[in-house]
Amino acid sequence: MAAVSPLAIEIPMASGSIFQPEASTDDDSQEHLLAAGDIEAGGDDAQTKFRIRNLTKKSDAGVTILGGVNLDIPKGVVFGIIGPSGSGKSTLLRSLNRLWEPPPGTVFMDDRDIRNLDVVSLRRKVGMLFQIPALFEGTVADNIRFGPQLRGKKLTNHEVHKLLTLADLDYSFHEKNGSELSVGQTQKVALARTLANEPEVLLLDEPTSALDPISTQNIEDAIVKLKKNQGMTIVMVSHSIKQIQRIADVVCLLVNGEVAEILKPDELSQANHSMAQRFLQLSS
Ligand SMILES: Nc1ncnc2c1ncn2[C@@H]1O[C@H](COP(=O)(O)OP(=O)(O)OP(=O)(O)O)[C@@H](O)[C@H]1O
Repeated sequence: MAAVSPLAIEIPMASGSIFQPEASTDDDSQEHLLAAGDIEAGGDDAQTKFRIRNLTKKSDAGVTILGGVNLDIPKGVVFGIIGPSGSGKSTLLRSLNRLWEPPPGTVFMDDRDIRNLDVVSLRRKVGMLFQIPALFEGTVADNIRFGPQLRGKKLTNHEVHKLLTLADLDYSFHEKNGSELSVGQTQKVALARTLANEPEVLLLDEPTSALDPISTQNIEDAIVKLKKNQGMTIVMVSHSIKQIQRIADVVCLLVNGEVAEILKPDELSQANHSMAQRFLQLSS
């Protein structure tokens, strides 16, 4: 079981939720959970969006990649995940939309085991933006329209325009081809394309690593707006402690596949775990 922070406060269940919790909620795991009430959520009530219980992964060679992660991710917050290279951040992120299949009974969204959900609709609800994005063939507008089209919805030019603006791109980009774009512009188109599916959750794996400082700030602003205006839950892996401090509401520090600390961004310097302290000192 993961080492965890003493900063544990239980997150209240969604009021009026029609779902009964399927996860085991042993006292041991509950004690590590951060107070939802302490977090500035975009929605009305702080509720748990993801409940992760004893999430474990070993490599084929038997090396532990995730060592029994227990975590509650509140709804409507920016949840940052930081930690040294190879600590399992991306693996944890990818478990949330089954890009890596977590074992049954380990990852729950809105109190439902995600292994019991239709994977296509799960991935529509839980959109993901990769560090190195890839666009489909066709124009930027084609890319943005792709997801909704699969569900029989044709986005209007106005809707495409709005999505481009949200992703910090001028409307003139809609006619461009993917091959004409820089990596940073491609990343923004990928964000617009993900948002076109109207996800409830956005998974971001180092989303601004290819962007210049101004674009980074614009994307960070967009992320905060998505949380505030739409109550979106955003789970973001970042190597930038400063970025986490700018936009995250709560930070999970992952070390060697285990949750070392769960802290508010302004409390990062108070991390107890020795490896976490060293990582933070060297990163700042
Ligand atoms: N399918 C796999 N088979 C074997 N090893 C794997 C597999 N997936 C991940 N790993 C290993 O698990 C560890 C965690 O990988 P992961 O990409 O989740 O870490 P990370 O914290 O995101 O790293 P980084 O910050 O460098 O991106 C790494 O040592 C990686 O090599």
